[in-house]
Amino acid sequence: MIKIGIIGCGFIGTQICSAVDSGAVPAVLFGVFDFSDEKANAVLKSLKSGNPKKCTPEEMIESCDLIVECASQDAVLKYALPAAENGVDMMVLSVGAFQNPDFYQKVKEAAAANNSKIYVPSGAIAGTDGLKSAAVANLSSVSVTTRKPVSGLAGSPYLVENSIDLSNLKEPTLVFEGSAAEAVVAFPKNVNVCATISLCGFGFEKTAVRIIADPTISENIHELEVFGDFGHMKMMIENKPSPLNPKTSYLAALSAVSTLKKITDPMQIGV
Ligand SMILES: NC(=O)C1=CN([C@@H]2O[C@H](COP(=O)(O)OP(=O)(O)OC[C@H]3O[C@@H](n4cnc5c(N)ncnc54)[C@H](OP(=O)(O)O)[C@@H]3O)[C@@H](O)[C@H]2O)C=CC1
Ligand SMILES: O=C([O-])CC(=O)C(=O)O
Repeated sequence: MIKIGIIGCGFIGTQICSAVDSGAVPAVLFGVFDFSDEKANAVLKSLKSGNPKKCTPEEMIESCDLIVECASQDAVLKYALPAAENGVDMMVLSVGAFQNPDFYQKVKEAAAANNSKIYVPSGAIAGTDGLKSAAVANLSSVSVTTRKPVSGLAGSPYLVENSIDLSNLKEPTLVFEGSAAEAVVAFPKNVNVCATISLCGFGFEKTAVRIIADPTISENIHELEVFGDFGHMKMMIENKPSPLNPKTSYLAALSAVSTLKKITDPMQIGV
């Protein structure tokens, strides 16, 4: 069985550990790492099987087959390249880190040279299967519109730097319009889905993003619209936010677990 290390013991990290612990994902949990010892200890305490421990990402790179990053874009920038250079696979949730084309290229080349893989789950969005197929021919436009409750956007660098206060918002309000490259920097914890969509084929610069703060909803809603040689595709998903982190949808954790199941399964279904 593959040996896994988890960087980030928040909502997604906890769900993944639990899936490995229950046997739903046939893997061995080597260890976990978080800035917060308290969060790492809490996850470890909740587990019943194996002998996972607190460890550093460097120890994971030394000992694991696969590292799951479910922490932050900074963690991807710090650990994706050393993991790839050492032939260790990585699953990345904070996908926005790949908006830097030099970094993306370096990681991809290191993975190719060292026979390792970088896995990017579909996360909190759907439609990546159709978009990837459509991208084999010409695409003419790809856009993502994200609607989140105010709690799902609060504290993002764009709102803070532009002194945008959403606390008294009464109706849906467009707070950002731009490229995916700009969006994932402006809202690093809120729209990694736009990075995933960009990587499916149309790129960070050409993928258009709109972010709407909506005080009338409790779900995180993502709409994807694609035009191309294949025709026209529209996808809308209404995600329940996680109970622990309102920025993150429950589906993102399910998608990470599903990707682990796919990695460890000899049968590969779907695109
Ligand atoms: N691809 C997708 O579709 C989606 C991606 N995400 C992204 O996935 C990631 C995990 O989400 P979620 O579990 O909800 O996040 P949480 O905030 O619940 O948990 C992340 C944990 O990782 C810690 N952390 C952050 N950076 C580092 C680091 N460099 N080293 C060690 N620990 C670190 C955080 O500490 P602290 O709180 O102190 O920073 C926090 O404890 C986030 O980046 C999120 O934006 C989320 C939803 C969808
Ligand atoms: O979970 C979501 O709905 C989207 C999200 O936070 C992200 O893409 O970073």
